[in-house]
Amino acid sequence: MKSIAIIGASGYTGAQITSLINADSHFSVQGLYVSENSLDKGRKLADLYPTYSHMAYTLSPLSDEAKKQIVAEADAVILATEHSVSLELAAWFYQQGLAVFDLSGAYRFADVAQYPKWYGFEHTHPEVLAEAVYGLAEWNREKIKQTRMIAVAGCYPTASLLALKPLKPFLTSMYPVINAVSGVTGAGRKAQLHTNFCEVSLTPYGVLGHRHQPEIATHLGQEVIFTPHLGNFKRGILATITVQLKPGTTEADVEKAYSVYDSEPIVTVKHNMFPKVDDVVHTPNCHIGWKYDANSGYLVVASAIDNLMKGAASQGLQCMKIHFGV
Ligand SMILES: NC(=O)C1=CN([C@@H]2O[C@H](COP(=O)(O)OP(=O)(O)OC[C@H]3O[C@@H](n4cnc5c(N)ncnc54)[C@H](OP(=O)(O)O)[C@@H]3O)[C@@H](O)[C@H]2O)C=CC1
Ligand SMILES: CC(=O)N[C@@H](CCC(=O)OP(=O)(O)O)C(=O)O
Repeated sequence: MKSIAIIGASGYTGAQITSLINADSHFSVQGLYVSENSLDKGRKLADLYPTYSHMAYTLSPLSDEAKKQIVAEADAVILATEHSVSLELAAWFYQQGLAVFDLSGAYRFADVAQYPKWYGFEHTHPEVLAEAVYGLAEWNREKIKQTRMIAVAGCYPTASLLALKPLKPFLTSMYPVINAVSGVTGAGRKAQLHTNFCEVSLTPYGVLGHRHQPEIATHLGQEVIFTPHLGNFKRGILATITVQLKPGTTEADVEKAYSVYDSEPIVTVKHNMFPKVDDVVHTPNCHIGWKYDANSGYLVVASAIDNLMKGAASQGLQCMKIHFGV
């Protein structure tokens, strides 16, 4: 059984992955951690999230002492922390010999030049970044097995890339256009005005400037137009993507391309039927639906996931299982 420390465990993705690890016989929880000055240190996770009343874990401050204990006792750490926090913690734990599963974006680009532009910091650990593998589980299994530094894919990129990657041989120079809507948990648990109940109303944001645009483009190998929207629901992402395919591409070609998921239990693909967010929330699943007009060459594909599950926690667990071979 592998022992796992969860850092940022009081947040939405941290609490979610704690519940998944708690329920998995291959893993045990070494400890749950928050920042040293956290208002939640010493509190029980179940006091923050009564839905987890079956778990007795307490949130500990991530002191230097706690870090040493993690190194002595754990096989891996999950970082459910913001990008700049993960940047430093991932490098430190990696250098101590632990496997690191980072839910943030701090290690998702191989190119250090991307970080100042999209994350507002210089990447201070290029040597660890060089070891990092993108944790899009269905597409990167072999590499996830081979490295101890896994940058779990982002939420919108997971929904978008699972829909688009099978189509790569048929894409033209025209950019796929991705319109995606996320539930409010995508913005994390901390209080912010724009995620207040009274403020939330369906609207685009980050237009032509969201950090997930280059993440999708990098891991697809093709530029895209990406427009995220904030929806007035708690969990889930629906990405609806319009793309023009190469002249001569047939419906059978598309069918065959998506058959890559026939052996993947988590990804379900339907032709002429479209997914609903409610069918995937609280599950690790991705539901994809597509329709193609061979005359115009236009294909519309929609992809639904739970942002906290396949978009973060359950994909993190999937990567852990691949890495540890369980
Ligand atoms: N929400 C989502 O749908 C998704 C989120 N992600 C990524 O996952 C990460 C976590 O996101 P989310 O769960 O939403 O964030 P939250 O804001 O909900 O939680 C952040 C957690 O980090 C803790 N924390 C903050 N600073 C430190 C520190 N210095 N040391 C240890 N713990 C710290 C917080 O506790 P405290 O401040 O009390 O210490 C809290 O437990 C982010 O990088 C995010 O981008 C990825 C995919 C989807
Ligand atoms: C609704 C909302 O605000 N969503 C977040 C994306 C979720 C997230 O935390 O992004 P990562 O997957 O890159 O970690 C945003 O747009 O920044």
